[in-house]
Amino acid sequence: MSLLVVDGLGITFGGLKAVDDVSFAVAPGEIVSVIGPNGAGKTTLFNMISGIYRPGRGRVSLNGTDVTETPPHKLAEMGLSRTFQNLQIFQDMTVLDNVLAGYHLTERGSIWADLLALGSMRRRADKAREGARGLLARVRLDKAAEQMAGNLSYGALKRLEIARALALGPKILLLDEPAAGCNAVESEEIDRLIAELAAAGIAILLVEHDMKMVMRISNHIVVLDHGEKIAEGDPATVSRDPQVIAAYLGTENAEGAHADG
Ligand SMILES: Nc1ncnc2c1ncn2[C@@H]1O[C@H](COP(=O)(O)OP(=O)(O)OP(=O)(O)O)[C@@H](O)[C@H]1O
Repeated sequence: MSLLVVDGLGITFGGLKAVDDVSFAVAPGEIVSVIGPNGAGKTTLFNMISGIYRPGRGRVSLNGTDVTETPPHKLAEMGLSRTFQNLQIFQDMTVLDNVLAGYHLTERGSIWADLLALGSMRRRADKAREGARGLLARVRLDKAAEQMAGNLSYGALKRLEIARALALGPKILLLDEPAAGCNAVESEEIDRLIAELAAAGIAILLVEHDMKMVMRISNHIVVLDHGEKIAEGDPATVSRDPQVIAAYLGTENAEGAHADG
């Protein structure tokens, strides 16, 4: 069964159909990428799925539950987590504390219990710390745990953002341009990390402009143009699709659309 089902999703901004009747599904362990030229509607689609925008039309379901219009923090508790195109890292906090910030989302509502039971709070803090260190190891940043995040390289910051998104143990991870601004070596590290997360059973939904990366790691690609889904399929099929090639022609991504990975 699909973990995430997007069914007929649409939104209009002042008469412009930014996303129009888009449907697709993502299964556990699957890497699905959403691609399309600038302004195609990718980020808007992400914002609707992750509860930031309220869709004008259509439904989103997670693990069989309708989650259309569910707020982001609730979605995070239900197993849907995301990263942002612009890094949301606290530069003047340590790497470890940045990951711990991801855990605090789940701590809401328990503060009174904590006041009555400091021992339990300490135990939970220790557990979160241990979990955060485990996540840092997973993204290969364990040795940098005590460093200020602001001292990290750009590629390392991108991995830190992924570690924080993993704090709540998501079933599906939405990654908005995880390789943007990375050099080739950093992109490959992100690549490897995404493949490892998928191999561990996490469903991945990716928006990425690095077409070589998309072609390399995706099981399935959804192509948007002017808000509409114009194609979907495996990387080989999509990169040969005349409508996809036409959508990219004349844009800076034209070369990427033909990437054979
Ligand atoms: N909050 C908003 N208000 C009005 N128009 C918006 C808003 N957000 C996006 N749009 C418009 O919706 C369309 C889709 O934008 P979106 O940012 O989703 O595209 P994208 O595919 O993510 O582009 P890019 O690759 O450049 O990030 C664009 O025409 C954009 O100008």
